[in-house]
Amino acid sequence: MKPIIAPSILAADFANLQSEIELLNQSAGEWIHCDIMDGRFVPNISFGLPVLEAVHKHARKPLDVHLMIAEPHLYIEQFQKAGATNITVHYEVCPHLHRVIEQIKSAGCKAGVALNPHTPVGLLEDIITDLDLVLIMSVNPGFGGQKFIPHTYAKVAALRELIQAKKAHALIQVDGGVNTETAPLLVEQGANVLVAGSFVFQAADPLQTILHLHNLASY
Ligand SMILES: O=C(CO)[C@@H](O)[C@H](O)COP(=O)(O)O
Repeated sequence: MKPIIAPSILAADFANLQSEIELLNQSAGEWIHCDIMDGRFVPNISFGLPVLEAVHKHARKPLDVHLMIAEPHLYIEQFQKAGATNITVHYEVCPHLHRVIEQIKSAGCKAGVALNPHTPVGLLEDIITDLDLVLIMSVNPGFGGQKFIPHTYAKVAALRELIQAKKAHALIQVDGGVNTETAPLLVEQGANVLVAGSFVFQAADPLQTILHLHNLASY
C-alpha cells in the first residue's frame, strides 16, 4: 500500500489560497493538512475557523485538521462544522484524552492524537484501539521548514509494534521535515500517512513532488 500524502497548507501562499487548494485538488495528495496554532500551546499563530471554512468551500479532499491548541475540547464541534474530516488533538494538552476522542467521534469526525517529539508512544497503550490515527511530530510543533528529528524512525517502529500488539487500526502519520530522503525510511518503519509542507510548496513542481512521495513503496 502506498502512503497517503497530506500536503500541509501552512507552507502555501495564503494570498493565493484558492489556487493552492485547486492545485491540491488535482494532486496525488489524498488529504489536505490544516495546521491550527493558537500562540499558547505552540509559539506561533497560524489560522482558524474562518480560513478553514474558506478552504472547505474549494477543497475536494478530506480536511485533516491538526489542532495545536490548548483546551481543544472547547472547539471540536466548531471545527467539524467548518469542514474538518479528521481532527487530531495533542496528547500533551488533554488530561481527559478519552473524553475528547469520544467527542471528536460523536461530532462525526475521525479522531487522532498527536505526540510531540519527547512524548513516548507507550503512553497511548490504553487508548490506541480507540484511535483512527496517531500523528508523530518529527519536529517541535509550531513552524514549518524545520529539521527532521531522526529519533522519529524508532518512534514509528515502536508505534507499529504497539498497534500490532493491540490489534488496533490507527494510521501512523508523520509530520515535519518530510522529504524524499526521510519519507522512504519512514514508510519502511511503518508510516502510512506523510504530511509535507515546505518540501511540496517550495518545489519547482509541487504536483510531481506529491506524486513522487505518494509512489514510495510501502512496507
Ligand atoms: O505541524 C506542523 C508544524 O508544526 C507541520 O505540519 C509543518 O507544516 C510541516 O512542515 P514542513 O516541515 O513539512 O515544512
